[in-house]
Amino acid sequence: MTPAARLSAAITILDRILAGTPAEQALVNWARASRFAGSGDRNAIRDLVFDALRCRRSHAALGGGETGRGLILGGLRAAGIDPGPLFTGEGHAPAPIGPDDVSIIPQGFEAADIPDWIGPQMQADLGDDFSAITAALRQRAPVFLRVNLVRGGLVAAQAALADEGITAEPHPLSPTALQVTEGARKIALSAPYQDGRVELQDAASQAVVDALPLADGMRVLDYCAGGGGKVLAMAARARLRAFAHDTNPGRMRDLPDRAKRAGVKISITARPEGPFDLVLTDVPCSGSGSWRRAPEGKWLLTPEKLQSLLTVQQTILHRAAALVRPGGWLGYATCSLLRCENRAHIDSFLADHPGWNLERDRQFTPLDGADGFYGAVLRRNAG
Ligand SMILES: C[S@@+](CC[C@H](N)C(=O)[O-])C[C@H]1O[C@@H](n2cnc3c(N)ncnc32)[C@H](O)[C@@H]1O
Repeated sequence: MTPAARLSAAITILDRILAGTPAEQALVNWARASRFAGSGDRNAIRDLVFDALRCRRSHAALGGGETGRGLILGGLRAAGIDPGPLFTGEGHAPAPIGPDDVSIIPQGFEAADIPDWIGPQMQADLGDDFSAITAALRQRAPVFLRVNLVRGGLVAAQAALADEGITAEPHPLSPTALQVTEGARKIALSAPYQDGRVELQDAASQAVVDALPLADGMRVLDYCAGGGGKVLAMAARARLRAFAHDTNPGRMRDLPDRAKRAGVKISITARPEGPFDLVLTDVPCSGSGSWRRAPEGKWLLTPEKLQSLLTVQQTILHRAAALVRPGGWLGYATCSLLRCENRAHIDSFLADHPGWNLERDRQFTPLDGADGFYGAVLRRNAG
């Protein structure tokens, strides 16, 4: 495909996404119907689509409107590329630039690619870092691997990846984190990934698990296990009796295979029975810390959805706390940058539960190099 034909394909896919089709599904549907497109074309089109979704507001302003065409045109203008030679209307190229393709310089939250309703709240929560963090959320996310220490060390994993043309460097956020600097698209088929020596996992997500006081023999529960990223990381840290629970058991469907590949044992439970030494609650959240990885979430979040997430988060925290033994720990995690989903919950939990203490918490932001995450470790009094 020519560069201009790739732009046309991205415009078509973005129009479907703007009409309500989830991005991944729109990309798959397009690829199935476009067998002529090679993997290089598909990857380039995917990048165009996700770049446009990350910068949806600012590119729409620069490109003449919130349409596939407007977003792609605005993206070229933002990058300082003259769209004229690409928008020729010849062959499979987009139609030539016309009077409707006006450009407006984005301002304020529009320029930051943040919805107006949440802009002031994020500004208050992030303070002086607001501009730098929102700028980072407009960029592509780095790719991180977690080295599974059950299967070998970090240096050996790095060498095995290098044998397959994948370059990865240690990252200061976690002793098990490798940041992939070259060859990210080869990971899924590489031997170290296939045989469980490495897993895809954000470095801040790994750091949240690193902060948990795990030790051999502990009975631990991941109360919101989802695909199992965190419980797998926990089970690789110590010889645990590890349990995984999720209100939507379908989300844990791949967990038995992933655990086998990683060489760890995880029991799936529909009705967790306490007491546990430690319970982790990686609660559903706004996803604001990972908006550069999953940019659709930024535009789909509404005040009502955020409010309902806050209620769910509080409920989970209370239920999970009841499963912790006296003297045991409760971990709370989100991939959110919003105080209301993070420290504010912990403060109100502590106010309601005098027998608990906050041992540590940390707000990670993209300025630390990975996704935005929040992690807190609470301890229940022994007596
Ligand atoms: C952020 S995801 C978990 C991601 C996972 N820990 C990982 O690292 O891959 C949150 C999960 O919480 C689950 N969930 C939502 N409401 C819940 C509830 N009331 N009780 C338990 N799990 C819940 C969702 O189904 C979702 O899988």
